Amino acid sequence: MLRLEHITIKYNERVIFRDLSYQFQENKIYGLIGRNGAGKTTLLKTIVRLKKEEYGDIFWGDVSIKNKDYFDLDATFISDDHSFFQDLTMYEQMLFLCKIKGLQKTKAQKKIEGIVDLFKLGDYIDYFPHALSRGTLQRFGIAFGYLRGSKLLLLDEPFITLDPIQVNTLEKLLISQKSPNRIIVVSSHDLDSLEAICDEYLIIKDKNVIRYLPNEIGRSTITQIIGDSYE
Ligand SMILES: Nc1ncnc2c1ncn2[C@@H]1O[C@H](COP(=O)(O)OP(=O)(O)OP(=O)(O)O)[C@@H](O)[C@H]1O
Repeated sequence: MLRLEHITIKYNERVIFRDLSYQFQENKIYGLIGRNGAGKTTLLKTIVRLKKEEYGDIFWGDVSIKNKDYFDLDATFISDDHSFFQDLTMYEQMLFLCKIKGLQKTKAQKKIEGIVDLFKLGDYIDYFPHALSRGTLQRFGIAFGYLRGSKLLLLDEPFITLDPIQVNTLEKLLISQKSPNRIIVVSSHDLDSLEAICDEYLIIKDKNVIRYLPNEIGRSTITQIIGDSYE
C-alpha cells in the first residue's frame, strides 16, 4: 500500500495540492484525470520523489519515503519526456539498462528480444534516438519502463502519440501487469483508454482528488467536474 498523508505540494508560493491524503492499493490500476495544469505530472513526480512535497508524508507499506530519492525506490516513472543517450542505438541503451540492473548478457539479450517483440520495435533497435518518430520514441520509453519492471509503475500520458494499434497493445499490457505486488497509476486525457483499464479514477479538483469507480461516473460528469475546476 502507498499512502499519501496530508501532503501539500507547491511551486514557489503556488499551491498545486493542499492537504491531500490518499491510499493506493496493490493489484489496481488508478487513472489520474484533471485539466491541463491541474497537477497530474506534479503528483506522479512527488510520489516517486522527483519532486518533494512541502508538508505531509508518503508511506510505502510502513516506511516513510519522504527522504528517499527516485533511484532508492522500486519504482518506474514513464513520461513522454524521454532522455535517451544520443550516441547509443536503442538496442545498446536497453543493454546498458540491463547491465545497470546486473543482468547477465545472454539473459539481457533474451529479455530485450521479448520486449522488442511485444512492442513491435524490431525495425528500430539499431536506430539512434534522433532518427525516430515521436510515437516510436514513446513506445521505446514505455518498453524501457517495462524492462525496468517495478512494484510501482507510474505512467504520465502514455497513450499520447501512439497509433490505435499501439494504444490497444498498451492497454492490454497494463492490464496484464496488474499484480498483488504492483500499484499502477496512469495519468491521461484519454478517457476511453482509462475506462478500459482502470479500477479507480482520481479526479483532480480544488487542489485535491476525488475518487470514483469507472462504472459510477460517465464522461459528461467527468467533463463537468474538470470544467468546474477552472478558476
Ligand atoms: N518546475 C515548475 N516550476 C513552476 N511551476 C511549475 C513547474 N512544473 C509545473 N508547474 C506548474 O504546476 C501546475 C501543474 O503542472 P503539471 O505539469 O503537474 O500539470 P498537468 O496536470 O500534468 O498538466 P497537463 O495536462 O497540461 O500535462 C501548472 O500550473 C504548471 O504550470
